[in-house]
Amino acid sequence: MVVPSPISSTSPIESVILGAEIPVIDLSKKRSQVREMIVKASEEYGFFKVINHGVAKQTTEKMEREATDFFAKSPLEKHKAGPPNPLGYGIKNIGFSGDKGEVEYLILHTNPQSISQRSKSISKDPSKFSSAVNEYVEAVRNLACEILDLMAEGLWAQDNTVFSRLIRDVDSDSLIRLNHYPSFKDTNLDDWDPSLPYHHHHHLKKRKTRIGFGEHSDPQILTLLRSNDVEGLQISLKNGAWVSVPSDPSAFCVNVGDVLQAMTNGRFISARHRVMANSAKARMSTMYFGAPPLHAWIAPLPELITLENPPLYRAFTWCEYKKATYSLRLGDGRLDRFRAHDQHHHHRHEHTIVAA
Ligand SMILES: C=C1C[C@]23C[C@@]1(O)CC[C@H]2[C@@]12CC[C@H](O)[C@@](C)(C(=O)O1)[C@H]2[C@@H]3C(=O)O
Ligand SMILES: O=C(O)CCC(=O)C(=O)O
Ligand SMILES: [Fe+2]
Repeated sequence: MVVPSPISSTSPIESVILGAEIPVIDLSKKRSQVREMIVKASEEYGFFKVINHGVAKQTTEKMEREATDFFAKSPLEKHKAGPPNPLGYGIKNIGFSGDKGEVEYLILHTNPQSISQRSKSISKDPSKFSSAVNEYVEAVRNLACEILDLMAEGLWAQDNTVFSRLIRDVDSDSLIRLNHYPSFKDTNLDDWDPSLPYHHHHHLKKRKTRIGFGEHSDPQILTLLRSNDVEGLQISLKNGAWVSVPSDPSAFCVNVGDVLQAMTNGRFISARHRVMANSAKARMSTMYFGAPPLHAWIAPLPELITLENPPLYRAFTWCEYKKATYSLRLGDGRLDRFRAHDQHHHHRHEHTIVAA
């Protein structure tokens, strides 16, 4: 099922595609159909929206209330949960390589001990905060595993849990990220001069269109994103056009990460995306980044390797990939550094054996 996204305004960088389509997958439909749609969407976009996903509304609402309470605190209070190392509270600065965005955020590890420890500097009621996050993590992890099992089935992998077991592992390095993009009004009041005619404001507003979170792909296996009713998320298509994703608080956006692109030997694409922060209302989003344990080995699935499709990527550990990620800029294509270099040679060699 595919629905058109609404016509979007012009972004400062490139024009956003008009009436583009984003796949919406109803998880309550027949399993055989669902897995086919998921595979197709992951190959074409690396991105899709899921509805009837089974995550209780009260679980997401409880999480969002905690996030709202935290971001409403004074800067002094919030800084007690920072600086992001990379876990913790951060504002404007993203990562360690000089990237910036119109965003403040909280990054947490999904490990319950880590959440419990961190919550002391985040909330006046740490056990309430911890339990809201733990409940949310459990729900989204289950949803992510369900989607990963459907992907494995759809790819005819020998073991349907080949992806999900990485994020089910107690040592999984999965993260929760809460992002808060202040409203355009809040941060740009000074730019509005009521003595100037409307078209001037219009121009000003366009010029002031801001990047909330710059273009990038997510390094992990799979991302589940949920936001309030404020849009801003855009995804990049294979042809380079940007598509605005309409906001839908009741749905989850699913994003293929770099690790899943590597494990599927490039069949699934890790979607490039960004967030524009131009709304009159503040955007709040919650991401679950499903990641492998640090010492897990990542390599293309043998089932997806053939003579025509030799391995595109070399084997690497998540630890190694994560290190590379943090040494690079937000928008850098890090997976390129893990390409198998002897592709051509390997291919010829196999031909020789087959022919012998
Ligand atoms: C600039 C950076 C921030 C980031 C680590 C990096 O060096 C490059 C990838 C960024 C990213 C994007 C997806 C997630 O939001 C994130 C937590 C991740 O795993 O990779 C962030 C990193 C971050 O903000 O710490
Ligand atoms: O805040 C959002 O909606 C998306 C942010 C994002 O892509 C990220 O944190 O990796
Ligand atoms: Fe992202």
